[in-house]
Amino acid sequence: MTGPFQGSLLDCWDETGPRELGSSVRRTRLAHGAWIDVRPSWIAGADALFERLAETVPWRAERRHMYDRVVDVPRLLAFYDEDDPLPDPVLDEAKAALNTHYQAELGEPFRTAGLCLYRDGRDSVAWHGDTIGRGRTEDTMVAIISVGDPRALLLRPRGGGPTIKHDLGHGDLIVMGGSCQRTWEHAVPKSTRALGPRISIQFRPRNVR
Ligand SMILES: O=C(O)CCC(=O)C(=O)O
Ligand SMILES: [Fe+2]
Repeated sequence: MTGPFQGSLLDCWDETGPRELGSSVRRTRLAHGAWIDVRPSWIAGADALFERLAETVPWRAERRHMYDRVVDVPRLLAFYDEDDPLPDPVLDEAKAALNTHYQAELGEPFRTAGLCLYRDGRDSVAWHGDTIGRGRTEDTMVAIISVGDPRALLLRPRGGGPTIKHDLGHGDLIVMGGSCQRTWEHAVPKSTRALGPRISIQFRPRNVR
C-alpha cells in the first residue's frame, strides 16, 4: 500500500510516548489573531508509532465531488469520534498531555482524532481551514502530530499575504490556534521528491472539523 518509511537510527529510546511540553513549546504569533505552537520531536518512539498506525488503522480511501466530477481524495483517512477508542495508547497519552497543557487556554478538551496517511509525495491536502463547525466563527485549536517522512505545512492569510512554510518532521507537534482556522488557510502540497509515507494525527475539540 505504501513505500517503506526509513526510520531514524537515533530513535531507539526505551520509552515511547509524548515527551514534556511546558517550556519546550515555541509560539509564533501570526497576523489577524492567529498563532502556531511548535514542539519538535515531541513523540519518543515515533518509528514504532508510525509502524503500528500504518498497520492497524482501518485506512479508508474516499472520493469527493469536485464541481461536476467525483475525484479520489489524495490521502487515506480514519476518524475517531470522541467516544471511539483510539488506535494506539500513545495517542491517548498525547491527547491527555495536550489537554493538561492547553485546557486553561482552550477552555475545553481536545476530543476527536482525525488521521491522514500520505502514501508518498503525490498525496496532499489542498488549501483550506478547518471550518466545518465552530472553527468558522470562533477561535479554537487544532493540534497535529506528524510521524513518518517530513512534509511541508503551508499557511497563508485568507485576505492575501505571504505564505509561511513549516516543515513537519518525524514526531513533531504543531498546534494551530486563535483565529487560525478562519483567518488563515493551510495546505500540505504535493512534492515531486521521492518521499516515503507520512501519518498526520489531528486532535480537535468537539464540533470542530
Ligand atoms: O496533514 C496534516 O497535518 C494536515 C491535515 C489537515 O489539514 C486536515 O486534515 O484538516
Ligand atoms: Fe486542516
